[in-house]
Amino acid sequence: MTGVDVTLDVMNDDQRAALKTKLRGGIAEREIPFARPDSLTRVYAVASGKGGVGKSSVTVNLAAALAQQGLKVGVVDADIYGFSVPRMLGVTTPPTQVDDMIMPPVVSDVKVISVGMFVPDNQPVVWRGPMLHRALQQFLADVYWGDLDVLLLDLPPGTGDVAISVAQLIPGAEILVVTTPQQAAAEVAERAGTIATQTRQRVAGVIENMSWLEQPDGSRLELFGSGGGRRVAESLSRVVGAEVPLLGQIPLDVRVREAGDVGEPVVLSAPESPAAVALSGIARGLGQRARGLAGRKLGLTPTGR
Ligand SMILES: Nc1ncnc2c1ncn2[C@@H]1O[C@H](COP(=O)(O)OP(=O)(O)OP(=O)(O)O)[C@@H](O)[C@H]1O
Repeated sequence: MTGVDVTLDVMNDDQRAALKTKLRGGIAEREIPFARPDSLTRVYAVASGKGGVGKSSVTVNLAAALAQQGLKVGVVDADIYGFSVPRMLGVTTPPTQVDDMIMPPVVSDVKVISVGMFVPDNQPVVWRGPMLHRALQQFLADVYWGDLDVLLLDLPPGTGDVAISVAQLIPGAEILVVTTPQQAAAEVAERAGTIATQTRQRVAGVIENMSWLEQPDGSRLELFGSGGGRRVAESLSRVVGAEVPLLGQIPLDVRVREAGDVGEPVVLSAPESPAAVALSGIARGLGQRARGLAGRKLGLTPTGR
């Protein structure tokens, strides 16, 4: 032999899938149903810049309100380090295993899965990127979700590994950005939303939380300033080149916190409270878009004549 020609090329999707199946001992990887081009489930990844702005509270209340409107709803608590969704929704039963599928607990007609259900006694989760990705993949592929109208993902605050994993696993997931009215929070929220330009995801809108505290005389005390939500919506509209609406403003209300602590979302425990009314209004807007084909990629390829 006098020479060898080696041609290096990039594997295509089929070749990559075949290699993965081979490495997994002939067992094909389970598909994420929400990533299929014909999936009608609307997936919203709820993101925030700073922690503590109420992202999880917004997620569970939107989920409960959407379910109350008759939609089939699931929640993935992807806030791996700061999981709080099970407590806020009042989940008391663990997931059950049926063969190799995980059946999620259902509360207030919402199917829920969280890393908090798999770690004993409030242990901290010390995982790095690849493990987070794998956990998220299992939550999406191995959990039996059934036919959902809406899936909400509660992301960790910031622009970390999980947000990138969501974009890779469900490219069609849309981003909902939660911020407070405060300038500093809004600037960080903008960064969290801007990730959409890199991941080519759609930003469905901005939700301003903790907008004001209603005083006994009916006046509004703007504890965290004002205008953050609008500012984030305007600047994201510029950055992504499409209109990003401010979907709603949720006032501060002690009942939101109390409801979260006892595990019954405020939209169910005090539906007439101004915060619950605002949250239900946002959910109605999102619910109306569920299952619509507007703005969706249909997986159609135009053919030449
Ligand atoms: N509109 C509101 N009125 C009163 N309290 C609120 C409101 N929104 C959220 N809270 C309270 O603020 C705290 C932080 O909220 P939450 O845990 O939802 O924030 P988060 O952004 O998900 O936090 P993290 O980033 O740490 O996950 C909680 O105690 C919650 O009950």
